[in-house]
Amino acid sequence: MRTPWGKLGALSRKINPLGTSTQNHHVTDTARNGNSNGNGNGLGAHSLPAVPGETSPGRAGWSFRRCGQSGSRSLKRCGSTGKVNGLGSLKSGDVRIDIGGDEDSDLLGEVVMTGNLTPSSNGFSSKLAPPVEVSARLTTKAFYWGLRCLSLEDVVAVSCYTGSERFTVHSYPWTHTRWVPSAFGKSSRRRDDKHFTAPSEEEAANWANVFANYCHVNVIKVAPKERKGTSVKENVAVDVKIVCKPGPVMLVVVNPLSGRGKASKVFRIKVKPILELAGFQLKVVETKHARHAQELASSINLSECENGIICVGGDGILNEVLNGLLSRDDAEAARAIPLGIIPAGSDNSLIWTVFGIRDATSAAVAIVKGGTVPTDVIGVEWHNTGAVHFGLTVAYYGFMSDVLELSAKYQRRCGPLRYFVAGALRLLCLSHYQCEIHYLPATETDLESVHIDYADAENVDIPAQDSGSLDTCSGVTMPSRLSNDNLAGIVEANTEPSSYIRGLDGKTKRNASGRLGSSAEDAVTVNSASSAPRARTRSKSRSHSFGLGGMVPEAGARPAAVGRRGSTDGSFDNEMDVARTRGWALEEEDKWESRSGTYLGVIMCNHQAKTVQCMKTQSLAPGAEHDDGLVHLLLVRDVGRFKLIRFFLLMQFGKQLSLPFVEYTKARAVWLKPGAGAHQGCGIDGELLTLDGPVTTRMQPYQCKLIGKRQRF
Ligand SMILES: Nc1ncnc2c1ncn2[C@@H]1O[C@H](COP(=O)(O)OP(=O)(O)OP(=O)(O)O)[C@@H](O)[C@H]1O
Repeated sequence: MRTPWGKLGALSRKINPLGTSTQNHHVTDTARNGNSNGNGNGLGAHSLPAVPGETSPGRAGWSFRRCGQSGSRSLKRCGSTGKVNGLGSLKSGDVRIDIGGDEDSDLLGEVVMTGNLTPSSNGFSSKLAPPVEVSARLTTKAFYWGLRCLSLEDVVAVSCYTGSERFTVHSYPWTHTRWVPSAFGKSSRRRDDKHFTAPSEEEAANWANVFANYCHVNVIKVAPKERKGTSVKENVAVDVKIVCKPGPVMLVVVNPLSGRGKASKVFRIKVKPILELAGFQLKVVETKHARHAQELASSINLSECENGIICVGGDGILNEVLNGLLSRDDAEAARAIPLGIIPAGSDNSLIWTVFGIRDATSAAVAIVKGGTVPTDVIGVEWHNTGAVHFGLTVAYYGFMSDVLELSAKYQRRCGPLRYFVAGALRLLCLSHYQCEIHYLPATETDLESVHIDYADAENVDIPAQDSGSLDTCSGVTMPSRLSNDNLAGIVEANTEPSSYIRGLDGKTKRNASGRLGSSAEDAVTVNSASSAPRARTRSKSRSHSFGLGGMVPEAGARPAAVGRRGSTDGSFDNEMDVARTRGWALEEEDKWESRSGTYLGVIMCNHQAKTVQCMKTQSLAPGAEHDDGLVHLLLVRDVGRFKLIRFFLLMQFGKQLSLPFVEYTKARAVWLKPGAGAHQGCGIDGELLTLDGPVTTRMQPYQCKLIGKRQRF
């Protein structure tokens, strides 16, 4: 990995330590654009001889500062007398190197404190290597001492001790097992405590106060010990107040049965210590039964989890919490609650795909470091009941839901491998899944706005521990394609009281009955303005409304009323007729496309849907993003078990969309109805539900917030 350190190191060698050397050495773009946010492994620090403390522990250090209006940054040599924001104290003999970074450069951050510290890595005394004082500095990006550095992204907390000049920096840097090639081994975070002694108690307190701007500071009270050769007066603690913000208040929901049934242990041993170290105030609840988390989220006092709800388990437990929150009467306030995920389940597709995290320790550190990522929410609406079930990952019908259903039998015996076992068994006796599908493809405008939104979002600096409302959260805008009147009906329909979960009682989990033994020839019908095998009149097309994306309620129409639907036979056309009689008009009247026949899978993804158990390259919908506002629809035709195996094999490399029997579309809404007597199971984020009639899947006009940031290794 290329870092700016090499350049800076080379540059600094040209400098006369006495400060008489040339000034304003410009560094190339390569150095300027480098990212030195440090990954906690001291990367590049060895090539930074600009810190003289490491070779001669004197009283001088180098500090980096951004030069006022010019936006450039400069390297300066300064006194190290523990100045907080002490840039003004730089001496006349300072060496200034203008490295010409721009304001957006992510180089070294601005120096907030410099000083001298005595580090000792394994406690406060070391007989083998007596501690040596080195110069240290804290910038807005990292903490440097001697030759070493720690990215503030890895620092979880600082502990300081009353009446002492010592303090400890607790960090969780990424570590990689050296002998394992990086392509195979996975990096993980491991705890690394660094102990320091400042020249005085006051200076130690100053360091703690400055660190408090970036992480939690634990103040540990210790009785002042009498030191040999010092007077009692000298031992009196200096009264410097350490100010630290109170930690966030969070609810933790643990599914003890997730994955291999070790979620409670994972939380207790790996996660809780990190969160407590970081000052979190936790209320921990272990689920007692299925739907417990949903009940809890739907009834909890939001002040008990105002800073977030952390779900320890798989995607299923998060899905329960999401549905509980969105079923509340105060759903608008509830959906502003950020959701954290600790992966302890079988799959944990969401956190792996969105954050690139798959271990509990990294997830806990990501939660501590804060920030939120807005993520689309898909809603699957049952037409018969008006119930809506929400999801964040993927909704599917066909082979995958059949496997999900069977896998429940093997949860205890096989843990995360149960999907493979159930999949193999289902492959041996492959079913055929007859269904009717209508979908509204994304328009050019949708795709363009996705691109623009996404590009904008990349430039957004997510504030740490932001718990404001979605509307005020930077980077969270109601997608333009959803914010217009077109979706007024959807918005209103989705604010219906807890009718969303009407379909989610015990019955919904019952086994689906009936299989189709025959494999009907696929019948593909495309309803488009140009080619319409199923000829539709304009008015007929207009009847294809029913709260689907792209429809406009006529003045006075109440979309929620349309939600109380129910057509005579549940067919797409008849349901749209019902909607038409209720005064709905269609904008995208000729744009719906239709398919019917037997399929092995109808898969609707909210993001790439990577699977933890599989290879890193695996992806269900490679082009999808978690915030693009589109349903990524995959239709896998009924082509037999061998081609299905091929589909899963190619999926490991994200190449399955090239298969001729796979149809991939970016859609705004998908209407699905299983055939009479066909399998009725449907999976949403690993939760098994029963269809019993047509459902519509579409993006919700709001997003939910996931706590964390995408990891950079
Ligand atoms: N105490 C409990 N007893 C029985 N079932 C539970 C309990 N708590 C939660 N559940 C149910 O367990 C199901 C699966 O939970 P979860 O998703 O956390 O684990 P997983 O299935 O191992 O992981 P993944 O969904 O990532 O594959 C959820 O649908 C939830 O309803």
